[in-house]
Amino acid sequence: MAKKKSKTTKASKPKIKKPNFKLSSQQKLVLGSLLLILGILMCIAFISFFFTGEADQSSLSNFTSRETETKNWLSKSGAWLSDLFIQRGFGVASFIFSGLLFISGVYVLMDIAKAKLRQHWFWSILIIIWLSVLFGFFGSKNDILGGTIGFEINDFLQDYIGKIGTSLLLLFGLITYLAIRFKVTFQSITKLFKSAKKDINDEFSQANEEFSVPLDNNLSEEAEAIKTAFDIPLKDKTQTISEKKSEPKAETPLEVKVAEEEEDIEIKIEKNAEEQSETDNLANKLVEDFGQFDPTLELSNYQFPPLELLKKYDTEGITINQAELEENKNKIVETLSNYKIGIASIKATIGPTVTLYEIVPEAGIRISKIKNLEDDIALSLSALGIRIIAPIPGKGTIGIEVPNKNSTIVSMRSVIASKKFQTSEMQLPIALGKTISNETFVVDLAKMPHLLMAGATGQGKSVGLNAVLTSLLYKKHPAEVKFILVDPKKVELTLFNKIERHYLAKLPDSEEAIITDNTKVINTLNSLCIEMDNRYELLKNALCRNIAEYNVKFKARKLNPNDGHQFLPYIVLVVDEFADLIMTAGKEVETPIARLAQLARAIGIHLIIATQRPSVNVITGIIKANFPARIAFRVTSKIDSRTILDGSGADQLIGRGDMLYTSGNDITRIQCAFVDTPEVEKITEYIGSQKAYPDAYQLPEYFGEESGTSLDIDISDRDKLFKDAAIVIVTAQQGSASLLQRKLKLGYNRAGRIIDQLEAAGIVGPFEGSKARQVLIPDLAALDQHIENESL
Ligand SMILES: Nc1ncnc2c1ncn2[C@@H]1O[C@H](COP(=O)(O)OP(=O)(O)OP(=O)(O)O)[C@@H](O)[C@H]1O
Repeated sequence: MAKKKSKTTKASKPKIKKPNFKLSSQQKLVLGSLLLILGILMCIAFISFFFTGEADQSSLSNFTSRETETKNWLSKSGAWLSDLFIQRGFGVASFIFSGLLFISGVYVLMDIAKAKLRQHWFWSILIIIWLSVLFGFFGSKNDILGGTIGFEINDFLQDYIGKIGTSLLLLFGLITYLAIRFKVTFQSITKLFKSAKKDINDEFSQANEEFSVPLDNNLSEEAEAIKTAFDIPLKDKTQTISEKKSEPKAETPLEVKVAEEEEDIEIKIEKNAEEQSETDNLANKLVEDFGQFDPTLELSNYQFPPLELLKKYDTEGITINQAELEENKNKIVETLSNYKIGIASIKATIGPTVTLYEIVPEAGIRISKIKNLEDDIALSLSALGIRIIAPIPGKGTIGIEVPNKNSTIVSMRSVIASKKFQTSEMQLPIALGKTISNETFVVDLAKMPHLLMAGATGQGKSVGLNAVLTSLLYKKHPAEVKFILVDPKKVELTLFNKIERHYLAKLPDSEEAIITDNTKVINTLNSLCIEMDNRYELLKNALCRNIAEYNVKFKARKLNPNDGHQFLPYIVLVVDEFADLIMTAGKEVETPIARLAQLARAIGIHLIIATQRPSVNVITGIIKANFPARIAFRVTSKIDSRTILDGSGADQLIGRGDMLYTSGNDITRIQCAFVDTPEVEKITEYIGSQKAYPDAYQLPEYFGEESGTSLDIDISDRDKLFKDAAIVIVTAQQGSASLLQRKLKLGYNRAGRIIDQLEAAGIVGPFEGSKARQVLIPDLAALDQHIENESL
């Protein structure tokens, strides 16, 4: 049975407690009423200031003395407060402060969302400043209106932009406020004007209509007199009205009118706030109270390794050897002309190890002709590692890559320090090295999603693997990524032992985190498959399509840890010497690897497999099909190159980190970044010396066929919590160790042992892969009976 990792409980219980600012209901009552009263008192003091302010002016200087008399209705404090806010502050606009205090009191008392209150404060303070400047502008004689602040701001503004500028600035402030706060737009204003105009017109015509009825029918003498006086206009209007009234009956005008009205009608789109589900509300509240979930919290003081740990090389930086360039160019032109191939133009791009000569052949030359001359050109240039790219994809040229006489080392430091890597937003960024045009080459392992690496011995595979791991160590927090390292050679990856409790994942109860034994590899791969199934289950329950979405949702506290949800780190499985593994374990390794390669991309498990022998019995069709991203260091034969790259080229490389990278389509030549063993040692030591998790990341337990559990556990050896555990399991009708871990607060191993004892006692069924075990006892009464029978 897939037992849950002990991390489940760790993740849900962050050790550092956040200060809790939540108020009890009583505290809310006290604070709310205090704010209400303060608001009212402030308002009283301010009103009183208008009557008593002048009289109190003199007493303010002696404010602290008890003898001093003030007229303010709130005595000394009132006089002082209103002088501070109105006279020396914002003038009349200060009344808004009292309003704000009052509203805050109401909010606290009624426990209304704090976010709204914050908004009120923000906008009100802006209004206060705007009003004080406005009053300062118009009432510069009376400093109570705008207060000292309003006066001073006005003074300042008028010195620089004059009266007109200040008034326009005020107008701009008003427009900005209305636009942002009330979503006022130019269209809505014009519409308002239009409808107002229409209303006035309607009212006016209605009034006329009322008049026109008696005028047209029984004309009294008075009316007759009025009619005579206003004959023309009244008649006109009556006519228009009666025309208008008859319009709906007449067909043509009706059509016209409808058309006119249609033009006027604007569609008002009302944006409905999206309905929030109950969980959303709860999540929002949790996020508001505690902030987003931070997976790095447990190691919040973790420091990423500094750049200084990586070595700087003197031979870095490309030096242009003009004579060499000229010589190579001449040789290329000469060789091609020997075969009657004319060149229209030639251009050189100097990379760290090779220089690319881009040739535009003369019209009418067949590309295949140049391609066939690869060996001849290599011979005439007397250089190893010439590669001809005909044509260069995306360009109308032919490329000839010629190794430089003095190659430069691409240091890990330079690629890690590059802007491209530092600012990359990728999920698992890897700085592989530099391209031929000397650009740092950064790829996302999460997108690859698995990587196959091949190369003959001594060509730079181990350095390449170290470069991949170093990139991830420089970019990802221990909470975000975990490595499973398989190293049959037992020497290449041992340095990473030091970061076991930070970055490595291992099987429970295994001593070494770095796997060197082939049988353990099989267990680990199968365990990884269980982890994959578990993760898919979590994703399914969370309605997420991939790990990134899932983690975002978990961070937003929309997933409940009590339902088994937890922050999921990426898992990167690195296998050095895959050929050795396939030779010794064959199908047993191939099947889980193929399964993982096919399915694991969405749930954040990525595989990096390196092999010396890229032959077809090692890199089988099924593996190849699922590893679109491949790196080829120098290989010894064209056939090997074909196996790994589906094309030649890798046999033409010059070694020492010279490699070809493909992610399915085009092939890029890259000089792999060089990271030496002492550098890796320094980095792992730096990380290893910091506070770590109590243990390496625990993978689910996997029991191989031969490693069945012994079921004859002695009753007297049972755990003290055996009975409690049985009750938990029978009540929940779910035979899972993680349930025991949660309910009884047990460690992973102990919960696992108890489950074994429950199986031996016939309470739960046998291990069923990723599913929970079956519970064989239906209820608590049957459990009591069962245990009693057992002890007889
Ligand atoms: N990117 C590089 N830049 C410069 N030199 C390199 C680079 N990569 C490897 N080398 C040189 O090649 C040597 C062998 O590299 P590496 O140990 O990575 O080979 P390998 O392919 O892992 O060999 P094996 O399969 O035998 O372990 C290194 O010690 C180093 O001197």
